[in-house]
Amino acid sequence: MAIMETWAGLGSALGSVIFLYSLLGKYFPYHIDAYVRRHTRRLFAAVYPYVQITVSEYRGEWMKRSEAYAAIESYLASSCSQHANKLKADFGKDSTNLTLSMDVHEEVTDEFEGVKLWWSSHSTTRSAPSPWSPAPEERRSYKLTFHKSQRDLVVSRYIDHVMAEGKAVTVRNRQRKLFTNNPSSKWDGYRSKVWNHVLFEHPASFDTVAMEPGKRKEILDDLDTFRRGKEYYANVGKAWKRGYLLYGPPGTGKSTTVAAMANHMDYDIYDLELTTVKTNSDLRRLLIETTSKSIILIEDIDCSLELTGKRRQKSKKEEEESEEKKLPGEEKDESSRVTLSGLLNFIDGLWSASAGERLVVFTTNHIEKLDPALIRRGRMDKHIEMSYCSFEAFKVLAKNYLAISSHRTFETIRGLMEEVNITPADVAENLMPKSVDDHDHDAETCLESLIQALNVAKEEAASKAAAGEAIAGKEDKGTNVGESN
Ligand SMILES: Nc1ncnc2c1ncn2[C@@H]1O[C@H](COP(=O)(O)OP(=O)(O)OP(=O)(O)O)[C@@H](O)[C@H]1O
Ligand SMILES: [Mg+2]
Repeated sequence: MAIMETWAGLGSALGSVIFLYSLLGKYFPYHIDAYVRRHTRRLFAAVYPYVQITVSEYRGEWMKRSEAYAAIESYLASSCSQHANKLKADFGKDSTNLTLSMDVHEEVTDEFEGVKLWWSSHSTTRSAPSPWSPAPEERRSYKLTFHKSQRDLVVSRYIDHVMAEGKAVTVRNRQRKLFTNNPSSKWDGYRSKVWNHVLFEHPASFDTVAMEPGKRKEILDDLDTFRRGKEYYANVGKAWKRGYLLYGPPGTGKSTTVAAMANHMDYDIYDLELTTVKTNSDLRRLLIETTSKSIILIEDIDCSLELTGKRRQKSKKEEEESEEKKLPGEEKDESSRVTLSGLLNFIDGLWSASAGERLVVFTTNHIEKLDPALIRRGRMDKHIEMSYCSFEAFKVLAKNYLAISSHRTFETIRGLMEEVNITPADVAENLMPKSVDDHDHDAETCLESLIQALNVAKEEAASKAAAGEAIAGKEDKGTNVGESN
């Protein structure tokens, strides 16, 4: 930084000369004055041959945190922090790994392809913009200073290098997060938090999710292709996103699969609870605040909203009735509410404008209830059925829970599983120890209890079928009687 300081000194000396001249300038004839002024400017440019670039922390609409700022922060923390005297400490996962970053008003030197560049960090505090604002605003920024002869190098290569390296460091160090949205009603002010987060530490992986090996491979291949597809998506002019729809009965592992997907991809999860989002513009704001490399998850989409019902044309009578029920002053049209078309517009439109990889995952227990517009290919690119536990899936669970890959009871279990439906959740339940001091917990007991559960389910199914037949028989008879009359 010594060179910078020398230049700064020179700059201020020059400043004094210019100030003196401006005092005495009125005593010089006009043409001399103009000449001197022109040349001082040139001289100043010649003796202060540096260019500065400033990157602020917040920018644009909704004061979104600048990704460039975050990348520079990580880059400087990893590449240059050893040269800085004042550092800021952040404790990472489990308060074990400490990350150091540059404190405000600190300067560091970086070197790139043999060229020296200087970074400094700044902070200005503005008094609260309005009396009801909670606190004065702090505006942080980084300033990059370099010699003007290096402008091309900086613009064409160095900035890209900083961004790429910074993002890579962020991914390496980051603790993944599970975000949940705050209800719209709790937002106050334009900088309020719309998402809350906790650390995402779900242990699920594709090795532990019980599913057909073929299906597992298909999903993994699809995810890996997506991850490598940046250029492909850019070439075909599509936003880098992919939609998944996981459907199936409760307890078949939909939520577990989403966690495994997040772990496989190293993504954050944004668990979007649509019922607490009031309007389409609130939804838009929530989605804008999501970062790249994330899964946007909407669970139980059929229950989240009357998404299907909204499109159904209300009969005239129904409409009149609902108008009557409204209180005076209550909004007449529902156009401001979150709607299916609003949701579809965001899925299609929003991310085409912003770069970055995102998976959109919907889960449902009732695929048949969903509007076909919501799940057509292109929106939901991949439909994955999560079904009852097959024997192959059971083997995965037996391996995870009991650490066995074969047992004399396996054949019986295979036979029973072909006859009755049991969810992986129920299988897992049977394979777990029943209490902390369950000393007899061993493979044998667990498998026996599973067989028992399967037998009970089989009996239930049989008695249900018998009852069903009896009712059907009665109805048949009824019809017959009716017909004969
Ligand atoms: N395929 C599976 N592989 C491994 N474990 C499973 C699987 N399916 C269910 N489980 C176990 O059962 C529990 C419930 O599963 P999960 O929450 O993933 O089901 P779900 O399909 O999301 O159900 P819901 O429709 O009720 O939300 C999990 O804690 C998990 O341990
Ligand atoms: Mg679930």
